[in-house]
Amino acid sequence: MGEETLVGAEGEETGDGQKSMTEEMKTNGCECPEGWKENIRRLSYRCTTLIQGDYVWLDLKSGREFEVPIGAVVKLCDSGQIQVTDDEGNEHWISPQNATNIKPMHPTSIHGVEDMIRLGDLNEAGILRNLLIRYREKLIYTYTGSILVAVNPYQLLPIYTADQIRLYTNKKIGEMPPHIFAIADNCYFNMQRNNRDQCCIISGESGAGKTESTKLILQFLAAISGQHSWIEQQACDERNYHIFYCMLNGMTADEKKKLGLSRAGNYTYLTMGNCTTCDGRDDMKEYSNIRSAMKVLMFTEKENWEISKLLAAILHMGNLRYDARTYDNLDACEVVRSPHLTTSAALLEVDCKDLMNCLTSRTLITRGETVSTPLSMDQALDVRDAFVKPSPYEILCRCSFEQLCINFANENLQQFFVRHVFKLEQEEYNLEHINWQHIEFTDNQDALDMIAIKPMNIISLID
Ligand SMILES: Nc1ncnc2c1ncn2[C@@H]1O[C@H](COP(=O)(O)OP(=O)(O)OP(=O)(O)O)[C@@H](O)[C@H]1O
Repeated sequence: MGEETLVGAEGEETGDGQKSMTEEMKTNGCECPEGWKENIRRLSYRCTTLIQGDYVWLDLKSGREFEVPIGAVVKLCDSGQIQVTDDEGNEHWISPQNATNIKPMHPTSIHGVEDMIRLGDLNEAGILRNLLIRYREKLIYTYTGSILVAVNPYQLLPIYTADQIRLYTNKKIGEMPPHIFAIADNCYFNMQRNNRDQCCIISGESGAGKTESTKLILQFLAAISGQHSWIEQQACDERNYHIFYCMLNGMTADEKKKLGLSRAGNYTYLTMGNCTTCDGRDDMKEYSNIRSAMKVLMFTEKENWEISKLLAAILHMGNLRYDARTYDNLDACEVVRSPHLTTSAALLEVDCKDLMNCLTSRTLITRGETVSTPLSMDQALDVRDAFVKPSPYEILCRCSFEQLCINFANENLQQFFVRHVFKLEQEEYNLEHINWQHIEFTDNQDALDMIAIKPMNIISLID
C-alpha cells in the first residue's frame, strides 16, 4: 500500500462505528485549530488501519543530511497517538500533528528479500533496511538483479568453505542464496559457453571489501579449475603501505627523534599483517628515491616535512589505547594518556584535549542545535581507524583532475547499473510482450556525454 492509498482515504469515515478524534473533541466541547483537524482525521484513519505489530516507515524529519525514513514496528495504537519502536530500538510517540511521518511498509520490506528487485518499496530507505536486516542475520550478500551487493562483515564468516564452493558450482544465479561464489561461477560458465574473456566490476569505497571479494573470486576460480598453487601464494602475510616502512628505515636518527618514531615492530598499524619486511625491496633505498622524486616534483623541504609529520601522526594514533567508561548509562570511553597521544596532537598541531574529544564523542548539528554523544570503545576505535584511512588523502585531491576521473569512473559504473537493471531488462520485457509497469529511473547518460562523449566534452576542453 503506497502513500496514494492513504491520501485517497482522507476524509473517509473510520468505518467501524468508532468516533473520530475530531468528533470526540467536539463532543467534549473543545475546539482544535483548523490545520490539526486534517491531521487528526488522518491519524484516526491510520489508527483504525494500523494494529500492534504492523511495520511502518517512520520519517524522523530531523533535518540530518542523507536522512531517510527508518523502519519501525507499531507497539500501541491508542487514544490518537501511535507508539512505535524503530529498527535501532528507539521508541517514538507519533502525535496527530505528525501523522504524515508514518507510512505503511510493503510486506516485502518486513523480513527482507534476497533480490532487491522484488522490493515493493524500491527506494533508498527500502534498500538500506533490506541490507541492514539481512546483515544482522549475517547475510552479507544480496542481489539487485544480476548485481551482487556485499556488506563488509569485518569478521570471518564460515561461508567460504570447500563445501560452499561445491554448492555454488554449476548453478544459475538465484538458484542458491546470494553469494560472491555465484558471481564467480556465472563468470566461469559464461567464459566457457561463449569462449570469451569475462569482466567482473568490483566497486566500493575504501575498506568496503573489494580486495577480499577479488580474493574470494580467485579462490573459487582456482578451486573449480584445479589451479590452486599460484593463487595460494596470494595468501601470504601483507605489509601496510610501503611508505611507512621506507620512512622508518630511511630517515636519519635525528628526523625520527623529532617525529617520536622508532622501528616498524613497535607500531600496531605496521604489525597487523604479521610482516614488516618485503622480499626484494630495499626500504632505505626506496626512501631515498622517494625523497629525490619529491624534489624533482618541486615539493619544498617544508611540504616534505609536513607529509612526514602526517604519516608519523597516523602511526602514533594507531598505538592509542582506550579505557571503557559509562556516562549517564551510556557506553563511553577515554583515550589513555600516553606519549603517543601527546605526540599525535603535536604533529597534527591540535590541542591534546580537542583530539581526545573528537576521538571519543560524536557531534551532530540538528536544526542549528549541536548535540554531542559519547562513543563506546568499539565505536571510538572505528572512528580512529576511519580517520587515519586513505580518505584524508582523498580529501587533499578533491576538486582535482584525479577527482574528476574518479567521478567519471563512478558515473560509468552507475550507467552500467542503470543499463543492466532498468534499460535492458525493460527492453526484454517489451520484446517478450510481458505485461509490466514502467519503472522511472534517473539515466545519467547526459552526465557521461558532458564529461567525455560529446564533441566539446569537459575532458577535451581540459586537454
Ligand atoms: N567478505 C569479508 N569477510 C570478512 N572480512 C572482510 C570481508 N570483506 C572485507 N573484509 C575486511 O575488511 C577489510 C578491508 O577490506 P578490503 O581490503 O578488501 O577493502 P578494499 O575495498 O579493497 O579497500 P581499499 O580500496 O582501501 O584497498 C579486510 O582487511 C577484512 O578485514
